[in-house]
Amino acid sequence: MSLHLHDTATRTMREFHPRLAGVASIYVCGATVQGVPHIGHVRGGLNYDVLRRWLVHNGYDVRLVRNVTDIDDKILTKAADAGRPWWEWATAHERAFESAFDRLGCLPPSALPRATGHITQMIELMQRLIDKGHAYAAGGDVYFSVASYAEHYGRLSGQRLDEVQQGESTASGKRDPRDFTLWKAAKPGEPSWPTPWGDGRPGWHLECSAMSTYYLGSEFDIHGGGLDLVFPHHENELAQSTAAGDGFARYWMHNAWVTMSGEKMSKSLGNTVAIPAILQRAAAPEIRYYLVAPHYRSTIEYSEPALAEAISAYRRIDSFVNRVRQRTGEVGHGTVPAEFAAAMDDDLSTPQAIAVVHNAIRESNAALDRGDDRAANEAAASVRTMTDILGLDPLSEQWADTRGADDAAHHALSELVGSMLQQRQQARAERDFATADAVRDRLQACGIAVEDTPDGPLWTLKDG
Ligand SMILES: Nc1ncnc2c1ncn2[C@@H]1O[C@H](COP(=O)(O)OP(=O)(O)OP(=O)(O)O)[C@@H](O)[C@H]1O
Ligand SMILES: [Zn+2]
Repeated sequence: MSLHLHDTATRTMREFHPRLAGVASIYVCGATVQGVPHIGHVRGGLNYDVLRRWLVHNGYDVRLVRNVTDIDDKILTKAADAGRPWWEWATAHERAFESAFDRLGCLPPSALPRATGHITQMIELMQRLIDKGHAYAAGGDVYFSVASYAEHYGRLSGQRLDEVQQGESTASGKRDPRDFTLWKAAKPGEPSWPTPWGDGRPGWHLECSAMSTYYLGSEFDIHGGGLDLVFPHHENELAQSTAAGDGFARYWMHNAWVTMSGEKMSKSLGNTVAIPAILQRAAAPEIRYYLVAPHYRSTIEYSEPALAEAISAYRRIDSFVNRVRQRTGEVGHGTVPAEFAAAMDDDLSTPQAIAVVHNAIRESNAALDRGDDRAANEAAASVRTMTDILGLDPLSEQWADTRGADDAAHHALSELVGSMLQQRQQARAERDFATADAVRDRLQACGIAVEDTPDGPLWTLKDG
């Protein structure tokens, strides 16, 4: 079997044939960097990272572009509410997203383009659309004319033309309620960039068309994003790019949502589990396991028991690999069983793929029990390779780095604070309270609180 992917545009499973032999180009819609990421935000990034790793394992040269929407109404409003410049707000939250992706073991994208850095490409695309009669300027805005492309519009989402109504009404000079905004005229006090049609800022849909084709070419392989993006975002991207004459995406993939109480996890609803908060409760690979073990097209309804189950399932893999390493020496990389490959080729069926991992662990544990170290080591090597494809290899450098650094730093801190507290105890015993207080003040200044208890002094890191 070869790789088959579910294509949203045709609603069928299609065999993957790249445009260029041996190369796979992927564009993923990234975040609007308006706040701290939650687990729903990263689900897509993790899924496309698994896709990328599977393609790389199969010998592809993968180019994966994930964008950053760094200008948007929500960014402007939130920055203004916080009294901060919009660009600082966007930059801070871009960092929060990238740090989340790094911590969760996503390979860095081949390019991470920001919308504000690609205005030239957006102007060029609008010009092509205007020249072909698919777009018009009105009062400083630029709109895409849906009627001019009626026979193709709706082919991704199945949206019927007579049901489409987008954005504001026609007050602004828009000719038809179905038309969508490519470019927004500048408003006083808001950031803007010059264009032949006046100063303004980009509409969201335009950004992704301009950035994807700039990096990946006028036709590329896979376009991915969350299910909420099918309409209008991806329908509009497809319309404007193909109307301009680009081949655009050949396969469309959409990951399902993370929900809470049955509703999409979303900042506006307030039902979110933020990445920094969940990282306090579970290790990064455990969270990754929780988010990649279910099939990407099924909903993950967040629940504590499901998270706990994922944590213990991941720990079984982790402790198995470490147990084999202790017993039999270094564990390298091994072969991928045919069932694992078949599952991954079947639209990235991670639940089946992970079942193969757990079966291999059971068999290998049996080998360990009967003293067949060689069989156990081979099985563990195979488990490492399979889990590496899912970004979950317990022995991967990516976890060792953070874990090792954290452990080493914690150890060093404990030693240093411990010796300072001993000095303080000594000073107190000698009734040298000035020195004792100076030590405590020094620790305090470093963000370390000291509490005296009947069992001796206890130290903690102060919040913030
Ligand atoms: N709950 C979720 N489950 C899965 N994917 C999600 C979820 N929320 C957002 N996404 C995806 O994250 C990516 C970035 O989305 P975006 O920044 O537009 O967030 P959003 O949908 O406005 O969410 P929020 O309202 O929480 O900020 C998109 O691909 C989107 O589909
Ligand atoms: Zn997009």
